[in-house]
Amino acid sequence: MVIELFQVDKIYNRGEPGEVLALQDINLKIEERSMVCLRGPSGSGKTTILSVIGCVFPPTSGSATIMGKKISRLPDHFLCRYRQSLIGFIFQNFNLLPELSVLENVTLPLYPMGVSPHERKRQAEPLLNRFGITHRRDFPVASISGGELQRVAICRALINNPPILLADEPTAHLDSRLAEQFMAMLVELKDEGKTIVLTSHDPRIYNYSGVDRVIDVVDGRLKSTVGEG
Ligand SMILES: Nc1ncnc2c1ncn2[C@@H]1O[C@H](COP(=O)(O)OP(=O)(O)OP(=O)(O)O)[C@@H](O)[C@H]1O
Repeated sequence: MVIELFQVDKIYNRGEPGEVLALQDINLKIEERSMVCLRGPSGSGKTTILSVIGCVFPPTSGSATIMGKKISRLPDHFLCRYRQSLIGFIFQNFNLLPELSVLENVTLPLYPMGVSPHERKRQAEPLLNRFGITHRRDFPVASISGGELQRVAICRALINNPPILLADEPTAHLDSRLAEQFMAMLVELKDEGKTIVLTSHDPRIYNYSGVDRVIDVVDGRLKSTVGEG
């Protein structure tokens, strides 16, 4: 298994006035080369599950094992290291920095790792080529089209060549053509060996043919699994 959560709970602001029990007893196993969609209403805990899988923070209790590495009890700097090598993130609305160029956006995850400008460019070039945005490399992201934006977001998630891609409500503001293109690119990446976890309450996503499992998240718990394999 690439991802294994066992009896995971997450409490935000523990012991403080704003305490929130966001996840309760999450048990989840995700196989390599699969695409899984977490589906549920706003506030149900989907992003929190992605954050635990994505080594953003450890669970409050329970265990999380990602690519065979138990990340649930790690100090922050180890968690960060695993996040950098194992995870590519595609954020809601893509979260790109509009004033920065396509190249700068794609290579952002390499900055904290101290990678030189030359090396950043070298790593980005094959991705920009593959996704057909080389001609936009030095353009500010604010000036490119919606289709190009999503390809920049995918390139940024791939820049560290991570085995796992996480996408939080990726198609929330995309028209149907772009949503379809986005999913087709993810399926291609799955077929190349990536494991992909998405959150969405968009039927265009959870009904998409390349999605292997849909898991319902309700009030911080996993409800049911469709097509569990
Ligand atoms: N940093 C935080 N501090 C305190 N509470 C939080 C924090 N992040 C999320 N929560 C709470 O945890 C619960 C789960 O939130 P989460 O963002 O995981 O849900 P979600 O299903 O992803 O929702 P959405 O679809 O709106 O993003 C909610 O009650 C939310 O208000």
